[in-house]
Amino acid sequence: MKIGCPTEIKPQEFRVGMTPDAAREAVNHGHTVLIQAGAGMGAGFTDEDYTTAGAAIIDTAEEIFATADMIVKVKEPQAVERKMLREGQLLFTYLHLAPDPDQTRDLLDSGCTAIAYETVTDDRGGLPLLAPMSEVAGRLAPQVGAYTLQKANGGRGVLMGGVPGVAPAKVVVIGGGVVGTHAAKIAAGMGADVTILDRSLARLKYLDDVFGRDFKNQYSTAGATAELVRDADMVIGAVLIPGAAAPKLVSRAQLSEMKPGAVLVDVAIDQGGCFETSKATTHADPIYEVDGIMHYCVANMPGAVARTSTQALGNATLPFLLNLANKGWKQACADDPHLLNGLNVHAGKLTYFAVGKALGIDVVSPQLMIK
Ligand SMILES: NC(=O)C1=CN([C@@H]2O[C@H](COP(=O)(O)OP(=O)(O)OC[C@H]3O[C@@H](n4cnc5c(N)ncnc54)[C@H](O)[C@@H]3O)[C@@H](O)[C@H]2O)C=CC1
Ligand SMILES: CC(=O)C(=O)O
Ligand SMILES: [Mg+2]
Repeated sequence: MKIGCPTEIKPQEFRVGMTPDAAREAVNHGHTVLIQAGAGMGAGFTDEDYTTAGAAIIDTAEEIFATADMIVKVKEPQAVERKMLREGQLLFTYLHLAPDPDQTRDLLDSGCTAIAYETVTDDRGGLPLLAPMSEVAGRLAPQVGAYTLQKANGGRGVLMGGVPGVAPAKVVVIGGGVVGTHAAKIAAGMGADVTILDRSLARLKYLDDVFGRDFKNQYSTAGATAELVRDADMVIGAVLIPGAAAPKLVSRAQLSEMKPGAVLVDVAIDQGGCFETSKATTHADPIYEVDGIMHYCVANMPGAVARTSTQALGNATLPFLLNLANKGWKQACADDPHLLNGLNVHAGKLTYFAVGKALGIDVVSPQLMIK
């Protein structure tokens, strides 16, 4: 199979879909790997690293999209990339379709087969291709939130760890999954007073057993959330209902009850965001203010630490990528129901129920697509 990996073109996105190590493994399995010139530079991989691994360097994205059987990326295809997708071509990348009707329509119109990293599952109830980037974004969230809390950036002027005699920042994390747990660990490590909310009692039990001394946890109700948010210096949004639009858990009206200069970091923004006032921002202009509350809502946070993120993502995607290339997507998905859960679009049909529900589009069962 011809596997193509174009340069990411989302603003300030420095990750790349395949590392030189991934390229080498695919070549060793007999595949042709086409890497766009300079695609790895932002993550610290040179064209020579790829040619040494056996890949071919191709000048333009147009050539890659025109010739590759499978396109491997990081971010959802941008409008110009969507125009280049073809019927029968396989796209393997993050998609986040529920909040993105334009992208969904373009993917359906293209006739391509699109497998979304974020909805591939594992047999422990996890999301193995989302998890590495959730670890990164979770660990980054208190770091960017602490910067935003600084006075010059519009924040309240509160230091995460306080100092002897002065209380630390109060950090509330909504959602105690991968993002939330990593965010809480780092915020607690910075010395903040951290509370994590989740609506899964099993998850709260786990957090209590493992991190009970590091941070508090509470069951997520509207009342508990409102009370904690009112008193917070920083709120980190980290909820997920897989594939679906994020539930709005803090309303605009609640902002006026918060402390002026408090910070909202909405990591869940790629699924539409869990604060009513969230709108996606970029690394070039990440922070904005609404009613005196600072918002950080970057939808590709891991791009800021592109080298770490590319390696972590590559480790997770490689076995799936090899299966797709070795067997073809139909057989690979027939053999692995967890990979089939990643199928969002095939030949003009939407195949992921939560996306269909969010966008009001009819869905065809993915099982029917592999018959
Ligand atoms: N902005 C960015 O750059 C990135 C964003 N993300 C996003 O972060 C979000 C979280 O991802 P993960 O932590 O991997 O998901 P996860 O599935 O590991 O955790 C989500 C948690 O939210 C909880 N939850 C659901 N509804 C809730 C509610 N009403 N109140 C409290 N908790 C609730 C669930 O019980 C679960 O524990 C996703 O939208 C993901 O796409 C992930 C990586 C990068
Ligand atoms: C998960 C995701 O959207 C990202 O890493 O950018
Ligand atoms: Mg994203």
